[in-house]
Order: sequence, then structure tokens, then C-alpha cells
Amino acid sequence: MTSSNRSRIVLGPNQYGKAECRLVRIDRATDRHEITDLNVTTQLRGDFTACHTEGDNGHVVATDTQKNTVYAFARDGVGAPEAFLLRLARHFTTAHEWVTAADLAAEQYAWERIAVDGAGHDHAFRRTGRGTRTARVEHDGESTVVTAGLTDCTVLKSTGSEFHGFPRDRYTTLEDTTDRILATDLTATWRYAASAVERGLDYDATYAGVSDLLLATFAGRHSLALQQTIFEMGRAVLERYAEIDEISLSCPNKHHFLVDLEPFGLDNPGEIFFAADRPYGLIQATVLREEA
Ligand SMILES: O=c1[nH]c(=O)c2[nH]c(=O)[nH]c2[nH]1
Repeated sequence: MTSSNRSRIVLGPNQYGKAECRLVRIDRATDRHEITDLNVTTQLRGDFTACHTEGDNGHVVATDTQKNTVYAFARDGVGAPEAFLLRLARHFTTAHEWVTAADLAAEQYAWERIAVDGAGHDHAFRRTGRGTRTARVEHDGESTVVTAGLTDCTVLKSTGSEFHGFPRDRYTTLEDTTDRILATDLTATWRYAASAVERGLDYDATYAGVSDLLLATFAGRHSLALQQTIFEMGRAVLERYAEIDEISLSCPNKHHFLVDLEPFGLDNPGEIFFAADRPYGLIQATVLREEA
């Protein structure tokens, strides 16, 4: 008998729920409608062993029920995605005693009013290209971790970026540059201090402020490396927002290569680029307070 035949096989960590519940809520309290567009994923943890090992579904809150709960809760209003997920997390972990934790995530897609004759239309919208808002609530009955962020926010600066001073070996061909395009699809995720979550905070205002600050820092700070820009963005957020403990940034370096136009008898003073889509540098960092 091999040792693997002798050992008992047991169920390890598990979770389940409904992924990507697309939820659109129209607030029609007045003729000027408001739209909230979310993509919600639920994951529950707890005692689901009998289902896995025996097929006993007595504890299984069906993923269909989880989806329905998301839509039913939206009937009372959605508000900030963080607040919506907190309501749902408390529900799932109190409605069934064997559900011990909920890990809920949402993406929020932004819409803006279509301008007609200079004014925003009452009920016609277009998706904005300003990136997607994200939120996540992990709640286990005692502790609650709320993270927020944005993703797919495509930004570019056409100057104000250098990259040089890196080590050169026999495989190095990249030339030093003191003026290049810096472009990325920004993903940022920040974690709120537990005390701030307990007190309650204005998640919408903080999201707007943090995303503006990230972009202003990207735009305003001269860059010697994407790594430096990322750290500066994170530091700016932690310096301004005491209620945020930690921020992680993930940025593809979307390379723009100057095209050699000499074969065509043309110069190229930093005007014509090949925008490569892959491979790309992938630069990621977490910025946090030392005591955290
Ligand atoms: O900002 C950059 N960081 C790097 O680590 C790197 N590596 C590279 O080839 N180009 C760049 N640019």
C-alpha cells in the first residue's frame, strides 16, 4: 500500500456563490432618471462539507437564491457598492447559522448623460471610458474588510517620462531615454481602516477623490520609471486619506516604440509610434503605512 492510499482524503477550503450578477437599477423618483450598473459576485464560506462529501444539500444556500437576494436587496436602493455589499454580507452571515463568511465583490460601470442641445438628457446615457469602479467586502461575522478601487483606467502621457540608468548586460538592447510615452491601464485597490468602516464613511466621495488624486499624480509627477510613478500615486493617497491603510497598484507598461521612418527618407522627432499590445511590462506594488 502506498502512503497516498493510507491517508484520509478530506475537503479543504471551499467557497461558492453566483458570479457576475449583472444588476442595473433605474431610479425613477423624478423624470430625471439615475442609473446604477453593477456586476456582483457572491461567495459564501461555512459548513458545506456534507454537500461535497455526501451530496446532502441541506446547508446549500442555492447560488440562485444568492442571485435573487442581490436583486431583491437592490429594490431598497443600492447606494455606494461598498454599502450595498455590506448589507448583503451581513444578511448572508446572519440568515443561516452555518454560513460563517461572505466574500462579495462588485464592479460598477459609470454612465454619463448624453448631451443634447448642451444639456444632459434626462434618461439617455452613454458609458464613460473613465474606468470601472470596484468594491469588495469580506465579512466573517466578527471582522469586516472593505476594499475599493478602480480598474481598466487607460491613461497616457506623451512626455514627462524617462527611463535610464538600468544595468546593461549582453542581452540588453533597450536604449536610455529621457523622453518617452508613458501609458498604462491603471488598476488600484485600497483597503479602508477597520475603524473608518465601523464609523461609516462616504464611499462615493472617497472613491471620486482617490481616483482624481491618482490621475492628478500620474499627470503631474515627472517619471523616472513606472515603479516611481506607482509609488508616488500610492503615497499621495495615503498622505491625504487617513481612512485608507494600504493601496495596491498594478500597471501594465504599454510600450510605445518610435517607428524608424529613415527608410522612407523621413525623420521622426518623437511623433510616430508603434503601440505594442504585448508583451508588456507589468509593474505592481503595494504602498502602506509602516505601522500597518
Ligand atoms: O518604467 C519602466 N520600468 C521598468 O522596469 C522597465 N523595463 C523596461 O524595459 N522599460 C521599463 N520602464
